[in-house]
Amino acid sequence: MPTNENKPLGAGSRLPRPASSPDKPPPTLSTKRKADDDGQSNRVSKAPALGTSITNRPAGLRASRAERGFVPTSNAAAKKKPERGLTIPRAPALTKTSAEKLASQRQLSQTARTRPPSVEPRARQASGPGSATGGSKSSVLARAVASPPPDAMISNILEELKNEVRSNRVEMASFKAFKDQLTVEQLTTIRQAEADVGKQYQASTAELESLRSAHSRERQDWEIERMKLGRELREVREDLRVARDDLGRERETSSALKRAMAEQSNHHLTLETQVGGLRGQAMRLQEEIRGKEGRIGELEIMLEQARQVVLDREQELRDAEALRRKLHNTVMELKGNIRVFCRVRPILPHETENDEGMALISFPGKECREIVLSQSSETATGASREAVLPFSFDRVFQPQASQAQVFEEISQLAQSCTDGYNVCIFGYGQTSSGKTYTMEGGTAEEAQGMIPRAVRQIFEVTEELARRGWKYKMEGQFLEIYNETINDLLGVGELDKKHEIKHEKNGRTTVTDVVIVPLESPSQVRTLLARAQSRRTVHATLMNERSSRSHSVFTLRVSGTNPLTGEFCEGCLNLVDLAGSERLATSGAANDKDRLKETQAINKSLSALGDVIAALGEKGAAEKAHIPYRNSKLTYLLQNSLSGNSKTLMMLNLSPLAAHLNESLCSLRFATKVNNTQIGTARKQQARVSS
Ligand SMILES: Nc1ncnc2c1ncn2[C@@H]1O[C@H](COP(=O)(O)OP(=O)(O)OP(=O)(O)O)[C@@H](O)[C@H]1O
Repeated sequence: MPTNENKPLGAGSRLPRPASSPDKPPPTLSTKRKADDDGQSNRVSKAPALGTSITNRPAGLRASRAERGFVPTSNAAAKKKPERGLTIPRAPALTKTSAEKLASQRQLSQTARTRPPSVEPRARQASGPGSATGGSKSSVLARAVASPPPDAMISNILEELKNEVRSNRVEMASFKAFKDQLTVEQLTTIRQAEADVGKQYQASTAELESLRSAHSRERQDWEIERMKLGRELREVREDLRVARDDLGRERETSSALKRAMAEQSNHHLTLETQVGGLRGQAMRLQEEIRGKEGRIGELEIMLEQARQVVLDREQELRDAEALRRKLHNTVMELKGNIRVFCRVRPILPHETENDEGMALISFPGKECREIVLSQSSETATGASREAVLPFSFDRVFQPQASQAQVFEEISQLAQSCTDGYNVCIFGYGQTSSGKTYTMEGGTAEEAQGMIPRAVRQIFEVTEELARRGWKYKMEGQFLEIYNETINDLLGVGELDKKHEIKHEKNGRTTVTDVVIVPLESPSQVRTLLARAQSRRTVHATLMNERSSRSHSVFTLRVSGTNPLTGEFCEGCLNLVDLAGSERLATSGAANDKDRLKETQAINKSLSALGDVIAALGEKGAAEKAHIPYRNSKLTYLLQNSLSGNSKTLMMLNLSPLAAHLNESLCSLRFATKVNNTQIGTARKQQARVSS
């Protein structure tokens, strides 16, 4: 272990060192420096002396600045651009010249040799820590520069510097004590050294200040930069947030688009499947159409053939129609041109209430041609006698027979009208026997009488015949014969017009100044019947509350042409509702002058009708026999419909009441007379249409 005396003062130590041994003079500072300069010039810079130590500091500082990203600069560059980074001022060089330094050091060496041994440990102590302090301070500064300069570090540096100052002060105190023992020369050297130390201290302080200001500037720069970076960071964060929001929205949009695309894709697939199906269906349909087109071609050929067949059939039908008419007429002739139907009406509700007795009427046989009345009477001896009175007609209808069933038997006659024949249907019978009901009927469809049914059937037949080329025209008139006076039931105004009956050479009967209504439809007849009903003379009698006191004659004239065959025909249908045929005593008209006159007129005309029919029956035997048509307006009006040129039907209506039995018997006898009459052969009113 070297003793304190042998130990050199230490390179770079600011303290004078004693000689290493008593016999060997200790190397002076200059010697030491010289030795250093000779071989270890680099060691000068590494000496731990304060000045040298500070001189070495910039290298460390520059390295730290470089590490922190500052542009490495030399000392000169650092001096030129102090604003670019932490500027560490160079340690101030000792102002003393080298010669003076050497002299001072030599002086110190000499002084050291005279220094009391007690000083050495202190000096060494001062040298050691001073040397360490010098290196520590450098590294501290280097660290301070290398890393961000926190205030704690600066405080540490300050603390270290203060410590150094304190140790220097302690050293200075020991030097002072030591100085008192030194010679003047040594004192001078010491003072010089002190001045150097002071200068170094000032330089250190200046350097520290410089460091502080540099640090402050750098800190400001850092602060500005930090604020700038903070601002940029906030902007970047804001941008990032906006970008994230945008990204979120874009993601939502993207996912929505993906969903929509998936749906569209599914829809597309479905549509493609449907399109595929439809294409297949279209192909099948086209195939089917081709097949059907072929079938249509076949059908068209068949249709053409069928048309030809239809034409042939139509011709056959026309021939058959002509034959039918001929046969129909033959049948009608065989049946007789005047036929008689008998109809017994049902008992009415009010008659049941009054407990009016029913006449004994029976309808034997299945052919519905027989009617038998039973009449009981007393003989002169007072014995009871039962008379059975059978009558036979072309058709007998029982009380329950409907209007449709009655018309079924009449329809052939109505059709004869369209074939060009004159037809006359008249209802005969006593008051309230059901003549008006049979001819006109009630308002209900099923209660419609012969007139509306006949008109409807004629319309149907003409429509059917129109398909075979016939064109028909129909017109109607409705007259009343009251007290031997003709009234126009379709006319307007009062019933006081005079009308004359005229028979034309062509077989047509006309009445002057009567309204003739063209008939366009069957429903029109209903209106005509209602209009006529309101003008018909009706008065209350004992037997029928609404008894018709006049004869009504509805005439339907039908004319048809067939341009295909050149045929023309004209027929006339007379539907006559005769007034009641009761006798004066039973009708109660004997006490009433007007009623009496009416009844006499009615009976006269009915009697004239019987006479005409009887005369027509006799005409067969005597060709030139006189027919008393002019004996009444009724027979004169119906002349052409009662003569041999027409087909006539008498509908005998009977009351079922026992009280009307005698009147019923009178009617039955009259009808039997008519039924037994042959009035010749009907002739068709037809001609060829001259083209
Ligand atoms: N077949 C029948 N079914 C139901 N009711 C009937 C039938 N025939 C007639 N009647 C009714 O009997 C009553 C008398 O009939 P209607 O007026 O037709 O007799 P009429 O012979 O015309 O009498 P008049 O000669 O006095 O005019 C009417 O109320 C009518 O409705």
